[in-house]
Amino acid sequence: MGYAQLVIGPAGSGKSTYCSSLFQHCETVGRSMHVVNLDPAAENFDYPVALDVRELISLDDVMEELGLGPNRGLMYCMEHLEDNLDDWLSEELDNFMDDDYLIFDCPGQIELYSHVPVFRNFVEHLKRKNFNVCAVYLLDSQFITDVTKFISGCMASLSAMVQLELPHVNILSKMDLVTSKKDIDDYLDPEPNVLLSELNKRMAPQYQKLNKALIELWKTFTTFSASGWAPA
Ligand SMILES: Nc1nc2c(ncn2[C@@H]2O[C@H](COP(=O)(O)OP(=O)(O)OP(=O)(O)O)[C@@H](O)[C@H]2O)c(=O)[nH]1
Repeated sequence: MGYAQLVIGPAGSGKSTYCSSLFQHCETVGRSMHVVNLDPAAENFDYPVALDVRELISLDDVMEELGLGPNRGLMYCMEHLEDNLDDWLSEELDNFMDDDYLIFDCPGQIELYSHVPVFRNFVEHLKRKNFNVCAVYLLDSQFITDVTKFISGCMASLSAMVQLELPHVNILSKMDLVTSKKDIDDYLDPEPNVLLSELNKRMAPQYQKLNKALIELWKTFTTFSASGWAPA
């Protein structure tokens, strides 16, 4: 059985940096792992790319040949990947050993993890190829400095969790840039009633019922018990 992390999260949240740091760490401690680029728009890498979706399709080619803009072009590339799971991806995965550890550095368009099926199908494919997969969701810690941003980050992460149905780890990235660690600490293991009262204070009274439902949802999924992280 192989092992895989799907590294996902909004654009610029630090996915590639995380992959690169993890690669360096594994190298230092003498563990083998391989990083796969799944972003057809990626250009520079700080890690050796073991497998690259741009060998199948690149955003530049799609934009040039089909006259699509960057967002539609990216979706086209990912749909193309989805159409090629059984041939291109299968063949490439066969080059890895049975117990290899793969890290998939994914694109940052969050709709890919919320309402289009490409990554769900990708994950199903990995499972059929006997990979044990988990999702690592990165969120920039600078976006978690007040309650409304916290809830919005939780909902984005939760939609990926529901869509992918994988063991799911949330990581707050770029912790070195946070000036007040206390602001973040309040959200690492928050008390639901405190969150609700903060949310009610921030928003107009007509949102109270919605706020309560959101906090209930958060409690049910305990979606954002997160760990902070920054590269060494
Ligand atoms: N200070 C600091 N900068 C970081 C950290 N992680 C990432 N960055 C910077 O944030 C920017 C975006 O980081 P990436 O790793 O490229 O983010 P990404 O999520 O892969 O980006 P996309 O592929 O565009 O979605 C880069 O300039 C990184 O150097 C961190 O922990 N601390």
